[in-house]
Amino acid sequence: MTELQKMDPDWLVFHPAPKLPDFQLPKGAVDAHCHVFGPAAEFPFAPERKYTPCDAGKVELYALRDHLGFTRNVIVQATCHGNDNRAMMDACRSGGDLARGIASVRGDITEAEIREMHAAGVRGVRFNFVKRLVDDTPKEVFLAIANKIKHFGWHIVVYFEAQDLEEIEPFLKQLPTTVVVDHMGRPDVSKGVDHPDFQRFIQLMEDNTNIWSKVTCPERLSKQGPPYDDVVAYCAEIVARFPDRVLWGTDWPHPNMKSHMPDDGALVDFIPKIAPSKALQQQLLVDNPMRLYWA
Ligand SMILES: O=C(O)/C=C(\CC(=O)C(=O)O)C(=O)O
Repeated sequence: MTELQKMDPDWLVFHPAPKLPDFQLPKGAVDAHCHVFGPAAEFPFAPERKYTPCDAGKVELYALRDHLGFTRNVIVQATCHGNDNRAMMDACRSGGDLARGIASVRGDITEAEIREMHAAGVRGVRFNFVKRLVDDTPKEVFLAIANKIKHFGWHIVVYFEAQDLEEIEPFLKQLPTTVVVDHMGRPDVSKGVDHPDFQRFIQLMEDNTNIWSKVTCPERLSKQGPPYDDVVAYCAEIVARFPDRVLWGTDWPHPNMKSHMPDDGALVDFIPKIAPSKALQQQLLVDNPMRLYWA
């Protein structure tokens, strides 16, 4: 890592030795939300990034996959790499048919570039609205991208915070593809499942059958910390209502965690609390991601 790309002084590095999960994942389980960072010497971080992480490349990611008992990964482009998707695409190529990717792209992306990404395993783009992570992108630019990628059967992953949902909702409803919302739209879990903010999100999914949710990141949403019991009701509610439109992932290597670094094995043990039956676990971890990313 060059001096210029030295990790932030308060950066928390991923867990060095996660426990073996007590929960046994179903055969063929997909970690449908994870990232790679660099390594920076090979894949430098983007100049416009808002944070500089530790290196966390494909070698460590695939070792974690095998340790936890996952079969497949969906690698989501992290904002520290901007629109430079090389690290993510390289990891996807190395993963072969066991990896898929979600890219961040410019408005002027060409069809040839989309084809090249598709060949590497990319199946969607991410639109990020979280202000601490990215500079604002005009909605027209996002819509132009959406109209280009839809011909490839790709979908759109959106990341926003609960307080911004009302403003973004009309835009989400215009999107012409399947739309996957990261981390349930980041509810404030001190407010309760019945709070109008979370109910707005549920209603959005109720009214728009193309909208899916990742029931991810209890470690990010929790106010209490491990074992994240204050997040269970939120995830469980979404899984119970929309069992065929939910995904789960580790979020390894857990960018921008400040309170603590989760044990990825303990995160896997969270799954049966939010998807209590074998049938729900099979949908969440295998059937849904296979339909969206490997069909
Ligand atoms: O890992 C996540 O999904 C969440 C992130 C980081 C992120 O999305 C990114 O850098 O692209 C966050 O809340 O800081």
